[in-house]
Amino acid sequence: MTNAPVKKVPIHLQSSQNRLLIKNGRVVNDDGMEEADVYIEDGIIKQMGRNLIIPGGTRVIDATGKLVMPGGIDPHTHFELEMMGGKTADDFYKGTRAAVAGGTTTVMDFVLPQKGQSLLEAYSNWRSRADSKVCCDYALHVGVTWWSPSVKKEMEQLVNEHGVNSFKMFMAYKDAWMLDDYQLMVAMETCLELRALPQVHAENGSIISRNTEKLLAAGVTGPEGHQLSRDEEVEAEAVTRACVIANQANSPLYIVHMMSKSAVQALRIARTKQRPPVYGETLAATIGTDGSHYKNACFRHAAAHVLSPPLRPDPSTPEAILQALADDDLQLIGSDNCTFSEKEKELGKNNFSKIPNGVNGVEDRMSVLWQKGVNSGIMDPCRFVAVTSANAARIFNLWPQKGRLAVNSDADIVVWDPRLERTITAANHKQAVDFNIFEGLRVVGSPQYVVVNGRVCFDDGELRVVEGLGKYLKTEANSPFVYGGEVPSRSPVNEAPHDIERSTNGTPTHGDLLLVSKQLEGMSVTSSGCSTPTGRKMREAGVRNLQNSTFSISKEMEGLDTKTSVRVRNPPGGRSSGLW
Ligand SMILES: NC(=O)NCCC(=O)O
Ligand SMILES: [Zn+2]
Ligand SMILES: [Zn+2]
Repeated sequence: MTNAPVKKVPIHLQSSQNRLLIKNGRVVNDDGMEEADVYIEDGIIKQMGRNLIIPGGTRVIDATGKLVMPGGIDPHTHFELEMMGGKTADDFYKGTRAAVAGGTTTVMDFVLPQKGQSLLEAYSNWRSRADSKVCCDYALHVGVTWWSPSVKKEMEQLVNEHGVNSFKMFMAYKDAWMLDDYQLMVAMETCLELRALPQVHAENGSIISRNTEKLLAAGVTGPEGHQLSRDEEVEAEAVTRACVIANQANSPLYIVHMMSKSAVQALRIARTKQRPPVYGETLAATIGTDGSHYKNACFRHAAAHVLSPPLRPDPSTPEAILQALADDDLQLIGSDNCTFSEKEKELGKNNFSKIPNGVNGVEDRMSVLWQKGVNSGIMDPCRFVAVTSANAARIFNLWPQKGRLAVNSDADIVVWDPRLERTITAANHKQAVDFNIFEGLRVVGSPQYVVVNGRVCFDDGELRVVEGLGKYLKTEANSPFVYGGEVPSRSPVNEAPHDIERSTNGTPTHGDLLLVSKQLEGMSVTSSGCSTPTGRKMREAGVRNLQNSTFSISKEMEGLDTKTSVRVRNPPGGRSSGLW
């Protein structure tokens, strides 16, 4: 990336506050907890342990009774997104500011090109919007919202030159961003070639479209129609289809914003059998609220909850999703922060399908999960770190720079007070939007300090972010977590595909199946392998290496079984036709 504005950090911010000691806290990583002090210099963790030797003049934060955790990584935000005729209220400044207030120190936003728009151009636009505004580090996923050979080329460039290692494809938003199954498969194959990670928005866009027509025709125009047009089955079908397509493409897969028990069940089944892996992300919205709000008599209230896939009316959904996060059926929790003001939501006043999709969450994601998941005993603090930070770092190849507290990791740190109580409300949230879907939720457990690249940006309740302090993170392809080890081939199409050459004159040729019969005696063939019963007989006849070995059909093989066959790789020389 060349034409993004160069970020200037004022001189007075460059040298002060470059040394920090977080003392007496309990460090929590995804794989364990330890009593340790954390010493930071110039944005990097330099020492960890007790009784550290620290230079004078270092600022000390006393974390007695507190947990010291890796800053959150929100893998799913939409800042300054124009969508469905609206523009999100949170821009990169307000959005990342709110993120920091909530304990998130890295966000991953989505570049979403218009149909036909160059992916590179869209990426550049996003960079120039974000670079000068972000208060914490950020990375970008890029949407593949249409398909052509030029898109493939641009994906290559984005991976190789711009540090993008994930691409989102839509199975919904028909006539806008939706790809068909062929395009999905080619896009996934391209991701595999580039060792990038394909992501999908899994909902059946055609069914949604038809259901919408029927609902509107029946006079259902309000926000409740949004949920009715796309029930759990519509999400689960797309999850299964996406997994099958990924399996056929032999690619890994990441399913964003999983919102229902049925979808998670579909993922669970795929995960047991699918290699390369499939990952699932859910949202703070799913565990912190529910689909009953679509029936609210107030349009503003109901419309504020409209996102896709929708919140579910099944009241057992939040707990089931939390359990899935705890059990590693789901690996991450994001916010899908995509906030539209009341005015923007009113674009769909008379037609639910025109309500801009999206809700808040970037600020409250961590506290909502702590309250619902940790305080309830469903998950422990280590799993909390895994799903809010470490797993995202691993999957998107930011590990262990991000997502881990260790010497040499970035000093993106949350000092978490597990006893701090507050009630979430739009009246005092930091986000730009005028509604909060978690309104009135009392949470016990919130950040007391948030350190972004070594700087205390949330200081005992006071927000001290610096606009433009964050940097763009290049995410390298070939994440070891996703692509570690060989990518096994599972689809028969991917297993050494070859044409079968067929002879026209009767001479056996590459790929022919030879019946072992008397007539073949003395013939020299090269086998490319054979079925198990054949193999046994061949071995009995003294053929040791059935793969790629050249051998003569011998007397011992004759007549053993006329159904036994050998696939010929090289045609036997010197044999006349007419034998077959
Ligand atoms: N999820 C949602 O409703 N809005 C944001 C766009 C998307 O992620 O599909
Ligand atoms: Zn989506
Ligand atoms: Zn989204």
